[in-house]
Amino acid sequence: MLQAKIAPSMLSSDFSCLAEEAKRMVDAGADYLHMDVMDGHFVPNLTLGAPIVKSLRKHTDAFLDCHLMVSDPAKWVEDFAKAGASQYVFHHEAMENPSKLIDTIHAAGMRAGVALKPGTPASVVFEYANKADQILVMTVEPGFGGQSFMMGCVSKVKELRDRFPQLDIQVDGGLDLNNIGEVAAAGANVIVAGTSIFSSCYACYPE
Ligand SMILES: O=C(CO)[C@H](O)[C@H](O)COP(=O)(O)O
Repeated sequence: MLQAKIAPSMLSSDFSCLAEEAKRMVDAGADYLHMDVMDGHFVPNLTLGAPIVKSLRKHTDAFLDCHLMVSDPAKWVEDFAKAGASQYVFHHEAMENPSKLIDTIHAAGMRAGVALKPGTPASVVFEYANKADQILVMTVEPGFGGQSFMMGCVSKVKELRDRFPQLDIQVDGGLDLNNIGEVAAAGANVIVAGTSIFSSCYACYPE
């Protein structure tokens, strides 16, 4: 089994002190900082963009794992590369030619990842997964933190791990101590957790 990396989702942090929140997560052992980028169109929520990543980059050397839940992911590659993003993860469902976008992301100096909504089968990435650095299997419908984990998505992790033994497979959504064992056993090696990590670190969890 591959050693799992932990990626706290900064969506669950207190945005008014993002740099301190990031430091707190890194000091607690975070491997990545997961940045949820939502455009209010691909998903029904609006969060952050490249200017926030750029500001945070001035305060941390951490691996900034940017998950683009946006309708036009090709449009923002350069901005995120300039902002200091380490990895650029876009949705298969948003692209007609995902393979080409992987090349563009690599040329911009970032790692490239491809995300799948719960309803999208793993087989859609089989053709080009070897070019990607990571496949992200969403275990909630993208758009909001704090949702319940969808156990039905775990079989996709196993399917991908069986075909691509060396690939990073990330899971995101509703992860906590009740289900992390299950996804790790299926082959996930990058675990995103928002609500569970941040709520356990606050005496009083912010809204
Ligand atoms: O991508 C996301 C939402 O679309 C978040 O990263 C994800 O939901 C993590 O938060 P939680 O652990 O609270 O589910």
